[in-house]
Amino acid sequence: ILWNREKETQNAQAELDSVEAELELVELQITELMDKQAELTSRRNALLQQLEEACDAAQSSSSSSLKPSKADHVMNKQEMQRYDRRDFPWSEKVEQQLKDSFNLSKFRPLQLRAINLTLLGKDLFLVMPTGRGKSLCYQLPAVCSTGFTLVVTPLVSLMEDQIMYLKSIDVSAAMLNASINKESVKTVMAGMTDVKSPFKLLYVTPEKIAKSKLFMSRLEKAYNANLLSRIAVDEVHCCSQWGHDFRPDYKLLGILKRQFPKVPLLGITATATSSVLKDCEKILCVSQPITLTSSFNRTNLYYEVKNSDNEASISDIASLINSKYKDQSGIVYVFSQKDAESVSTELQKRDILAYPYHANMDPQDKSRVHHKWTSNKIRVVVATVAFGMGIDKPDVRFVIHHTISKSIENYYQESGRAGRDDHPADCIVYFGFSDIFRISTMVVMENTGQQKLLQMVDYCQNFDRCRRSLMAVHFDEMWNEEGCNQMCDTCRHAQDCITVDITQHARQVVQILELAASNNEKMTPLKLTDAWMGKGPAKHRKMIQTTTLSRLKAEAVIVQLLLRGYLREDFSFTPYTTYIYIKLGRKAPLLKSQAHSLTMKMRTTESEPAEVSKVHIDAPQESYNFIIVLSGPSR
Ligand SMILES: Nc1ncnc2c1ncn2[C@@H]1O[C@H](COP(=O)(O)OP(=O)(O)OP(=O)(O)O)[C@@H](O)[C@H]1O
Repeated sequence: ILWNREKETQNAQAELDSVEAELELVELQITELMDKQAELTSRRNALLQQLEEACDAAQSSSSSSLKPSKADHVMNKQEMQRYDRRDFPWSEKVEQQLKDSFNLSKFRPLQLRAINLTLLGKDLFLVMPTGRGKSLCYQLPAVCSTGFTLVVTPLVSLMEDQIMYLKSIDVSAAMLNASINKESVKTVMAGMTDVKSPFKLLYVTPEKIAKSKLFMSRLEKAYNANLLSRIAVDEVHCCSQWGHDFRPDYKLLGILKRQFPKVPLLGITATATSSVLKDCEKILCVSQPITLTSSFNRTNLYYEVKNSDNEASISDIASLINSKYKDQSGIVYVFSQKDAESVSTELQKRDILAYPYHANMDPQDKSRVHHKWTSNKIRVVVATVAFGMGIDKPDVRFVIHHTISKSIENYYQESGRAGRDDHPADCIVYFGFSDIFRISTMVVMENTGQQKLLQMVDYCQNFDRCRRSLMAVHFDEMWNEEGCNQMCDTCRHAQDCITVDITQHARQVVQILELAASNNEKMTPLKLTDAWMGKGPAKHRKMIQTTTLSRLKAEAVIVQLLLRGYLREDFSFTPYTTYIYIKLGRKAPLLKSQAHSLTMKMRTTESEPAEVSKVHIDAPQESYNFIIVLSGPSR
């Protein structure tokens, strides 16, 4: 009897374990479905809003009487179009200054609307892609208003460029920053309260507002004398920690609206998601500003992703520059200062006049490189992200990323320096497996660094969807399928892609990681790939399944598993460096269920097309006859 009871208990325990394991799987499946539900719900809401706008538009065009206005900040398209009119009291002057002072013949999309709204005294956020002419939206109102416009700019070099440009078109402007001598500071401070307004624009760094009481008191005097006509906050996303370029001094700019509530504020940026803007709204103390967002879509830019393979990538980049982009101007973005030096040397060896540019160079060297490039004395700048704000060269025909950017926002901004003259230009990014982890260690301290990096990786690895549509999702923009016009590699080569069942591959990877964990081994991304491919030094020998995939595709599968939560990165810090290991992700247990399957899109064109097709047709063979290595030194 006792023996029977014991057996019963064992059976019950075994069944309980199995039920619990199954329950865990079901819970994971529910989580996955709920994620999908959230994604679909948000898509449905966006579509409903689009339909509602379309209905509003149809109604107001079929009715002769004007609909009562909703609150300004939720104006629909029709209501917004009122601000494109040219019969405001200032319209004649605005048109005249556009031509006479700025030498421009017509407005670009949204410029006139922004100018009218700010001249009406509304608070405004203007989100416009880089190079589309945001500056005009505060410079032109400045020359049409009495007093001066205060412009907050994050970089001294940016304000110097602006002042140089304004001087060249005879618009008076001044600046205050740490490099200005005492005498000039005195003159500028006096000018702020001079009714004759010796300058129409005053550029300052955010530090000036945060730290100089003297400056704030002059500003107050100017405000009381009705001479502070407008406040423009350039690169407004710098206010928010959720943006890609947070600057602590921007956090203190709320004082401006609190002290000078009657002065309209114009916040401008090239890239800000709606949540970043909401945050900026709070920080700047503006209540319900109108947000004007112009389409992020730069129709003249061709977006492409290529696989990176260090040496080969440099040769590939060099041959592109020497053939397709012969005698044309461009930028090669790299990950680090060291890369800037080495890649430019490699390009020089291949007869390309390329100069490095990075944050650690002397300011004179930086401006020498910038100047030589702007005046076409050198064709290529090999730069880190330090070569950024304020780059306004119209004829940049290519922006090549030797290494992926740390986020889609960064990529959009950096690649957006191409084709500002509206002529065709190429934006190419080289995507390499190891680069993901190089950048991962750099962004690990940032709140959403990892998440943003994985979005960028998804942009590179996604052969399913138009590159622009992936950016559109990121910028909360409704995407219209016709918006790309085959101006990205996925749309142009859609037929070169096949769907591959990677379920068995995923199980093999999970098996290796489980085995490693049971041996207390940590797997770096490189070790994991090596182990899966049957390479590496021997320590513990076990029979596991190795892969028949090429290295490139094995890496692609691992990346896919990371993106979809079957694997995850795990960080380990030492005083000198950060190590990354790959561990099982929260969805890994789903692979235990035989019913669970996973597919991904792979390109057939790049290398070994036959092999990819084979993967598609046959499931990978169950090859247990390999002895492979799970460990070596863990770092
Ligand atoms: N209406 C227009 N017609 C033609 N060119 C224009 C017009 N408005 C602006 N531009 C030109 O476009 C270029 C980019 O303008 P601007 O520097 O204001 O861009 P931006 O949007 O501020 O870019 P960034 O995000 O890099 O600061 C400038 O050379 C400017 O003269």
